[in-house]
Amino acid sequence: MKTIVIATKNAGKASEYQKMLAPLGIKVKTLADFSPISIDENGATFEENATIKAETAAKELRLPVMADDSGLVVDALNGAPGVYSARYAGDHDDAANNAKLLKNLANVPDEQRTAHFHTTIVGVKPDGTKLVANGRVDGHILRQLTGENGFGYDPLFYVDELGKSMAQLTAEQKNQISHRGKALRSFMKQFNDWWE
Ligand SMILES: O=c1nc[nH]c2c1ncn2[C@H]1C[C@H](O)[C@@H](COP(=O)(O)OP(=O)(O)OP(=O)(O)O)O1
Ligand SMILES: [Mg+2]
Repeated sequence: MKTIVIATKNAGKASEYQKMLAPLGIKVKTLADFSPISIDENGATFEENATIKAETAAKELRLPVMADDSGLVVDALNGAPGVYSARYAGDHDDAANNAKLLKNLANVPDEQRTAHFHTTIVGVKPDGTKLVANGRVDGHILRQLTGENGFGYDPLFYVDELGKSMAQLTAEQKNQISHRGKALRSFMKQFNDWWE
């Protein structure tokens, strides 16, 4: 069985990768399985941040590493919170982030509440060989928290194609349509060439 390291500290992301990669015979390790590494996500784009995470971890661990940088892009907010999604209202506080999003969209009418989730996955090998893949899913921002599953902004994200909030989907349903699922399927198409 292959093992791949995903340079993430986010348990929600880790669980989604584990569920999607297990059927392919790939076991997932995360940063939680190693001694702490300091990573400064100071890039201006999703790809820059994913590259920083993957390169830092690959260098430190001397292993091939994948990293995921993702976020919510809201049209009425000119793309915010975007690359700042994790620290929109505070450091990794999902409840505070969601409350700030609702407040900033309070006066925005339904038809203007369009948004998408974006994921960039970057794979980096210790020799520096890099592989990049992207995914997105389109939707609307709801007016109240809806659903119990998932993490982050999921309870406020209405998935247009399913007519449900992201947090009302099972993990399997989310992986089928999500930004992360799409990015990972695109990544896996090129995985063998990158890995070998
Ligand atoms: O499927 C998702 N469903 C809901 N919210 C999501 C999702 N995907 C990203 N998000 C939001 C919340 C997260 O806090 C931020 C990502 O920030 P991002 O830096 O990529 O991840 P993170 O800091 O939580 O973990 P890490 O950098 O260790 O991988 O965007
Ligand atoms: Mg982060």
